[in-house]
Amino acid sequence: MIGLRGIHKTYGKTTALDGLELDVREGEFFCLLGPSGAGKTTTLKTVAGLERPDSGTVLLDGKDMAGVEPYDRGVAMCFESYALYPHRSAYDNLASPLRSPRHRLPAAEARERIGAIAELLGISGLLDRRVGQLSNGQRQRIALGRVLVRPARAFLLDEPLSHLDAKLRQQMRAELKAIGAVQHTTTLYVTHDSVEALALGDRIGVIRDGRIVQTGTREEIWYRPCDTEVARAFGRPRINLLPGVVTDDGGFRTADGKVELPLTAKAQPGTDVLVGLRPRDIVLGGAAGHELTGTVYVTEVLGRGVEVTVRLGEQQVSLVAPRGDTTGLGPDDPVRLTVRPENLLLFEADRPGRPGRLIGTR
Ligand SMILES: Nc1ncnc2c1ncn2[C@@H]1O[C@H](COP(=O)(O)OP(=O)(O)OP(=O)(O)O)[C@@H](O)[C@H]1O
Repeated sequence: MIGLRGIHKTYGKTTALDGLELDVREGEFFCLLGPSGAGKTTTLKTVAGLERPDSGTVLLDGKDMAGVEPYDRGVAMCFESYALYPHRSAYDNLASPLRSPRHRLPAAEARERIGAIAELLGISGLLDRRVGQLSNGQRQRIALGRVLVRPARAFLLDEPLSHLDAKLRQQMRAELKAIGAVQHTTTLYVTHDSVEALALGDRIGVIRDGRIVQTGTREEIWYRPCDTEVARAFGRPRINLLPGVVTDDGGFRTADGKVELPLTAKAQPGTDVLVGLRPRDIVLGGAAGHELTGTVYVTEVLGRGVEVTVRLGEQQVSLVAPRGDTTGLGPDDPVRLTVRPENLLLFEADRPGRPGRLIGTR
């Protein structure tokens, strides 16, 4: 539905988009995830027609959008900086897109639409207030409402929940996908928050330095991250990445030999590698899987679980265990850990400016 082909965009000496390729399918909720400056906003503006690419093609429903003005593209974009009318009421701000000749709706129908969206976004009580008097979080919800009230063939949402407090953000995240308009409309949603991307995205595209480095479902991105940087972006506590080498029989060993894993790496013996172990995949004790032995370094309560950092020779790993399993555990206590072979990820070692790519095992 939305297709970006080889998009380049520079601002002076800064390259914002560097041959970006992206496909968002009809009706899909697609999350574009990346750090600040990766090119997320520029991508949205390019789709909306607010920025013209230096080269490359923007397709909407298969049609080349070159020369098509933003208001003729039929997409609705919500900016992180709200672009609202501060002196007008929240209701007027929501209603104004429906008054444009393009979307004009009968007054009763407009009222009904606005009422329904306001209800879902929890802003019904604010409709008579002037936007200038509202908090940032309230304004952000009005801005989101302003986008969702109007019929569009795609919604482009730029960090629409970023100014909400944690509790409200979590609640809105859950509700956003239940909104009928969102369910039925292709949505390209920008965020730098991997939890949000995992929660919302039917598919996720990871953007870095103006390029998409990986696209996939949350399972694909979680279980087969294309490189160490994508692996680090998802999951808290962060994935453990243990440096070592591929042994003669294709296994893994750390430099001090304190960690040995019988893998069958698809790499030459002697290759510098990183083994990725997610903290929730390492089990204290446990019966099945590869064994690791070490000593407790530190424990920290994380709400429902306990994060235990374990020294394995010169290296250390973090794991998250149910609180009951860590009772009485203290610094320097010996522990045995297990990790199931299918939960091991193997990467090339990182090089300056180039995160190690997933190697895989046989
Ligand atoms: N109008 C502009 N003039 C000059 N440089 C710009 C302009 N817009 C974006 N850039 C630069 O292009 C790059 C990509 O910016 P963009 O806003 O798309 O990133 P982003 O991923 O949305 O980041 P953030 O999460 O911080 O908004 C950045 O280096 C940014 O400084």
